[in-house]
Amino acid sequence: MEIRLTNITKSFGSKQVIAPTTLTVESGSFTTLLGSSGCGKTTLLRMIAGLETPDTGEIWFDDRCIFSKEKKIDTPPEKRGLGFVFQDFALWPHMTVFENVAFGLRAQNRTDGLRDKVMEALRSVHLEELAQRYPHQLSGGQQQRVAFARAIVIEPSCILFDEPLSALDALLREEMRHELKELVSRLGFTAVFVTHDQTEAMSMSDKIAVLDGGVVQQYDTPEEIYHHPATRFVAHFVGKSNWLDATRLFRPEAMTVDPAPGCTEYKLPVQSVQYLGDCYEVQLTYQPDVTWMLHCGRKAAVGETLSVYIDPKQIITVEGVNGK
Ligand SMILES: Nc1ncnc2c1ncn2[C@@H]1O[C@H](COP(=O)(O)OP(=O)(O)OP(=O)(O)O)[C@@H](O)[C@H]1O
Repeated sequence: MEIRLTNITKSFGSKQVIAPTTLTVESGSFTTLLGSSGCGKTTLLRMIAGLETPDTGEIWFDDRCIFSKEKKIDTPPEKRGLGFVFQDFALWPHMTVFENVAFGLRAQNRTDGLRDKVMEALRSVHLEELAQRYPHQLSGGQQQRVAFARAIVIEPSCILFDEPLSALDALLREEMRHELKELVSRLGFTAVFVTHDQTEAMSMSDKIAVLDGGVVQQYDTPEEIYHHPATRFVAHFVGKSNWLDATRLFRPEAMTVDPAPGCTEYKLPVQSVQYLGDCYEVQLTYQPDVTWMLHCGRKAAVGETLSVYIDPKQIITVEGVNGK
């Protein structure tokens, strides 16, 4: 299902938290709203869900208008046909896995074939064996899968995820990233995913909307956002950026310690070194208040001067006016 927002705005009191926003989430795509805390991503998601009312604009699901201030249309959340997965999973502690998943169907009085539907949803997340357990008897990853099964059992046309992985530890989080993405694409859902984690956004999404201060700074594929950031904010927020001046930057992989023909050489002192396992992350002092990040195969010493080379083809110029 395609989701179209046109000129959506939202204020709380005198504070505008969503500036006029127009955005299309393509049918079957995995779209992420990415930004730091307070940038408005949850508010945007809640407006799609019908849990928050926009001040202006329209929301369309395919050719169905589900919200329009002007036309006085405001479809209630339960009639929007969406699945929701929250950060804290929001499972009922006193209900078994089976009953947690069945809850949405019972709430909608859809009890025909309920057992089969619930077991099918549990099967798709590989939890059919644990149907009679209670949430506290499950690991974090398993609870996350129950939350996902509960969202898909009602056969939604889209699933909304609000930071669904942030309660998990780092290893499990990475594992679940792959699993969720695989499940969503295998089952063919349109997904809107909220996160403040750029790695999560980059690795899972077909498209990312980068938000800052309620403004969508860029809406594009992860590759475009990384290689062609539209504003200084996007360049800062996504990936590591080494700044040459106010508008030009390059990513760490554009810089090497080996001379390469045609590359510009800089001799810079090493400020700090961190071991990452597959390489050393070296911070070089470019200017008194500007450092560059280099990924280097050998361990450099703090204070040592390194000759580094920048591939001019990999220098990015940002033109955006909404930068910081
Ligand atoms: N019901 C509300 N009443 C007043 N202000 C609100 C309300 N909901 C959100 N806000 C404010 O709106 C702004 C955006 O909040 P929102 O939750 O959308 O941000 P976010 O990007 O999802 O942040 P986080 O990652 O911390 O959840 C914040 O300044 C927040 O304090």
